[in-house]
Amino acid sequence: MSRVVANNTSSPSPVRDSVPFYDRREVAAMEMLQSSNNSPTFGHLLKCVGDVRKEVTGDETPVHQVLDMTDACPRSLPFVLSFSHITYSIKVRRKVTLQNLIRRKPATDPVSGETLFSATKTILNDISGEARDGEIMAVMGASGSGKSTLIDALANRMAKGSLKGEITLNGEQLESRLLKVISAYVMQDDLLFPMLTVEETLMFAAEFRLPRTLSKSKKKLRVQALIDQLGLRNAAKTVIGDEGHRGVSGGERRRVSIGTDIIHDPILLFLDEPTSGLDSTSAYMVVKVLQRIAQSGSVVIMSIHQPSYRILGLLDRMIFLSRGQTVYSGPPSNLPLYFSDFGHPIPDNENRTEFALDLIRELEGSPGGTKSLVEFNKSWQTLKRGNNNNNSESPSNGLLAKLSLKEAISASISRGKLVSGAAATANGTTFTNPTSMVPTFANPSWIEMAVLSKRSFTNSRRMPELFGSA
Ligand SMILES: Nc1ncnc2c1ncn2[C@@H]1O[C@H](COP(=O)(O)OP(=O)(O)OP(=O)(O)O)[C@@H](O)[C@H]1O
Repeated sequence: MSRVVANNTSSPSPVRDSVPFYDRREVAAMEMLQSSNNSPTFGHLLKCVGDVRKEVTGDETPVHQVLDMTDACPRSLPFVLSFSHITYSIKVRRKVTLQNLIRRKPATDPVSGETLFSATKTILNDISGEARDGEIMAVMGASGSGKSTLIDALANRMAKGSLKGEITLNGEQLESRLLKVISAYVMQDDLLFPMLTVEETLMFAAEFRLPRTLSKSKKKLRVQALIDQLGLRNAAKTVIGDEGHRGVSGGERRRVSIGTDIIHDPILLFLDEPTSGLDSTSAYMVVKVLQRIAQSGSVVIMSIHQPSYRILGLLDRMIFLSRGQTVYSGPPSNLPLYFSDFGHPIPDNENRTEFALDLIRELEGSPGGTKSLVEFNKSWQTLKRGNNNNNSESPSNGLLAKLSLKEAISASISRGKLVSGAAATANGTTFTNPTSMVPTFANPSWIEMAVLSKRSFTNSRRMPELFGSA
């Protein structure tokens, strides 16, 4: 298996050269493929990525190669995560009052009555949308609107029972084991060891999550590439730190945290409030890194409270939630037209998202709630869909239709995605189930234990106060 990356001639660093960076020229490449009237077969696509030579190292581990962009092959395969009618409800205990006992009147929306003692609370109500590779989709809304719940639902981190709706990748249902191996979920605060440097932290993550078959030098290469991708070159040798030890800044720490979760280069990346608690510059840098990750061929979905104007410029799609319902879905650029059509034009010089959040909050406090905006969004979406159907099919959609999910993932693995455990040899068209190519655990448990122990020991050794000698 070889890691194939785009030939980015603007990058002088050999390390940076090994970072995949697929930009929108991919669409042009796809157009070329389509206009040639020869539909790209999977074998053809794989030939583009599979003919690269292995490094003369004697082992069979993936190598980082440069894909010549003059080649007629697309730079990455499109991935589209679609979700429709996502609804999530939970049972809540109802307060039993004398009045309830007499009238047995069910509570009103969003909590509708079920029994005298319990009610159903709808946390997500009929949410639909789409996220694509190369793009960042942001889930926004006030506190308690359901952002984290939606991210959890899409990342398959919730009990199936009460979750309704459909989630597909490239039109196919995602088996939970497959989702697990092709995705990563970044929590707000990962536990990092304070006395390890940024580089060491990422190297331990590589040893833990990347397969044993990948040589140490390849793991080091991946770490160095990631350090550049995360914009952490200047902090690479700095310890993480904590209250008692000076270390990296909050923004850098957050990027390290993201790095440990994406060491295996996942296709789908979910993040719950990756910018929370950061100053605006650090938050911008985190989202900039996420944009870079998306452009390397990943689908990035994150929740965010109040993005600054600069961050807004990095977002491709947004879903605004209000009490579990969608009140806006679309690109940031459509916000002015949307709210103007709704009868509340955004004043010039006002931050669009702040305006939207304020208006949503105002509506939530009004007697009718956000019902009018929810309905307006539905009709706006229908109108937009009608307009889109009149437009010709996009080239990436054409390619999508030609490849099954299995093929797209296999080709992605052959390009170096999912380096954790991926052992695909890209020399044929018949592939087995991608899940069988990507084991859930990259390493046997004894290796995991050894890596964890070594990490813990290194960290403790550098904390003399632990041994009473401070
Ligand atoms: N297990 C649960 N039991 C009861 N209520 C729940 C449960 N899980 C979520 N909720 C409620 O669902 C709503 C949505 O929660 P969620 O955490 O998704 O909101 P959020 O938009 O991410 O909020 P924040 O920005 O504050 O993190 C909240 O009102 C929350 O209290």
